[in-house]
Amino acid sequence: MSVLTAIFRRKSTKPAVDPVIAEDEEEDARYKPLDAKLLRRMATLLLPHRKQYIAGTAVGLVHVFLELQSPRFTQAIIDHCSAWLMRTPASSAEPPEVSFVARWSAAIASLIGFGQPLASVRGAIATLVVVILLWACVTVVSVILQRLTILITTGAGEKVQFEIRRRIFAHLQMLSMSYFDKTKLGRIISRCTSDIGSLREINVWGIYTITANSMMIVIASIMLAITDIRLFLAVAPLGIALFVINRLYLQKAAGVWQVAREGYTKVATNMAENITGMRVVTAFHRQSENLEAFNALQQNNTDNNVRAARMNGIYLPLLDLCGFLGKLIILLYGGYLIVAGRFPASQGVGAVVAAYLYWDWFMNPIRNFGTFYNQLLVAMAGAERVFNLLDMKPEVLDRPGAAALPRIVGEVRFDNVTFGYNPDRPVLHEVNFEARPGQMIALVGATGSGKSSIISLIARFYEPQKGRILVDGRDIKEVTGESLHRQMGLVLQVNYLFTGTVMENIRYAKPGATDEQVHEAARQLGTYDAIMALKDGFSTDVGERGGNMSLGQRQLICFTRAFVADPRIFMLDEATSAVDTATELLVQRSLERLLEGRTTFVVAHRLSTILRADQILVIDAGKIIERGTHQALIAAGGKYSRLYDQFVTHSA
Ligand SMILES: Nc1ncnc2c1ncn2[C@@H]1O[C@H](COP(=O)(O)OP(=O)(O)OP(=O)(O)O)[C@@H](O)[C@H]1O
Repeated sequence: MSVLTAIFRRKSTKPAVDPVIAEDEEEDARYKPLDAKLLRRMATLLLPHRKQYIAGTAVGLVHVFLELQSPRFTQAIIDHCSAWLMRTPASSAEPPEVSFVARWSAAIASLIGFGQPLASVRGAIATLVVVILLWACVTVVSVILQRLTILITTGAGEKVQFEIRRRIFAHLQMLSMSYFDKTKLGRIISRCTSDIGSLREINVWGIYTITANSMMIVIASIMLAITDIRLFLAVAPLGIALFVINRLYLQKAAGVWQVAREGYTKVATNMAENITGMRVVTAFHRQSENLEAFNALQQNNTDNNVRAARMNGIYLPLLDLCGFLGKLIILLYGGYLIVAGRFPASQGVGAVVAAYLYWDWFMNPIRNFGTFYNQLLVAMAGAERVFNLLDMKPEVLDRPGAAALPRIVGEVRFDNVTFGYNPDRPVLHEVNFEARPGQMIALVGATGSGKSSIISLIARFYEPQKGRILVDGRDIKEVTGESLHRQMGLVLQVNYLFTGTVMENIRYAKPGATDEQVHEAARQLGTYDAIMALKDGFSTDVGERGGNMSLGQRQLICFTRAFVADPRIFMLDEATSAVDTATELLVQRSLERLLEGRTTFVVAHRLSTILRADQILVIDAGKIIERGTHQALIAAGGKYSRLYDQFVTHSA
């Protein structure tokens, strides 16, 4: 598990994880065997764009067909040259015995006035020029069609990719916090990036690759048979052997490549973790141990890659050997047929060369299918994970018929609430309390006692297993999440700012707010001068995750953001980290203004906050063990007064 992931998942209450030797317990499978159900579901994503796919594939097939004509033109040129070399005075008047294209080219040349092809140099060259012009025309059309295919299929595929990404993003926003607690950040990111990316090749080129390559194999075989059936029959057994080899290899290779890829993922993850956690690495002087751990992973990765390469090292040469054998058979047998006079006079050489070229056309798709099969298995694994994520039901969801919560006064009541992140292990037990509108409730207790969990329940990030949480007398389960959240504000210990300017971050809470309204809010809160003192005032870039801002500045921005939203209920997890005295004073003053007139829950770390609270709830192991004002609790002489004594002694 990465350091970053650990921080994002929870705060300090979680057991520490060694950032260096983090072994991934459950690797994502890189390959998955073909699965008809998954393929059907993938196909449903393509369905809305079927017209585009059909058009792209049809145009692509015409392109392949035209491309496959090039051996015909080569044959025509050779036939014509052979006929010229073998011409006799008698034959020069006769139409030569050559292939179809050569014969037609000669006819065209003579029709437009260049005379018989074998009667003069002029006629012979004109025939050659006609062949080449025809070939050029076919090639130009073929190239145009190829470009069209790319444009059409890429357009359709990108729309599908867009839709998958949109669905995943929208779905992630709906999922409950429990999903984000349980799932590693890296894993979620990989759903949105590499898993969706692995579908791209299939979504864009899948249909075309299958149809075009199948067509190439079929047309190349037919053309080879038409060119010369004897040569075709001579190489046919080799073609069948090739299919068998290909299938056996692909099945075996999938497993080997899966292991190799997993090894690479571990290397990449380890490197990313170490870079992310560089401060921790340096602080604990773990450089040499990290390098050792990294090298061990690398060695494993290298071994896996060598194993996979060894396998490829058999397959690819074997494929080349088969290709070479096929050519050899065509040249040897074709040569024999020419020498033995089994071809019409001037036709032999052209036919053998055309057969040779068609054999090449037959071999290429076999290679292409190999690569495609590999991509398909990767895509299957990616698709399964993407669909699993899309099928995941949010645990906290608006009930059917949930009503919008009208503007509230801010009364909050916990009625016998029991809650556990894991239902079998409650972290809050039968919690009861009431906060009247405008009151400030301070939650105090040891680390891990359950303070933040109470805040999370009020925010409806989770739902309790037992009991009810009422806002203005209404069970929050029965109202829409949106209407509830609009009336709540939350500022956490580690405040999150999005990449962008200070203004954009403040406006995040209320997108419609004008610059003037934001400035006015900052003035009322007392944060205006501090923000204007930044490099570019409200236009200052906060950096990635607010990285350009100090802790105190981030807090002030977050307070302003919450103030602009004007929530009725406000929740604050006070930062424990020290800021300088001037900033601390500013933070205190702005906080006081922010809390005015709102029901507030504070996970309190500052004595000044606790002293101001209308009610202090002392939490211990998920239960409220004491409650009351500061004076009352001190007078009672219980746990709170002991905590307070410790605090005073510690601060003295
Ligand atoms: N997302 C989570 N998944 C599982 N357990 C959690 C999660 N968050 C907190 N816990 C557990 O619930 C218990 C209460 O945690 P909580 O964060 O509410 O305590 P806290 O009083 O706010 O602690 P702190 O003052 O350190 O923030 C702890 O035992 C903690 O380990």
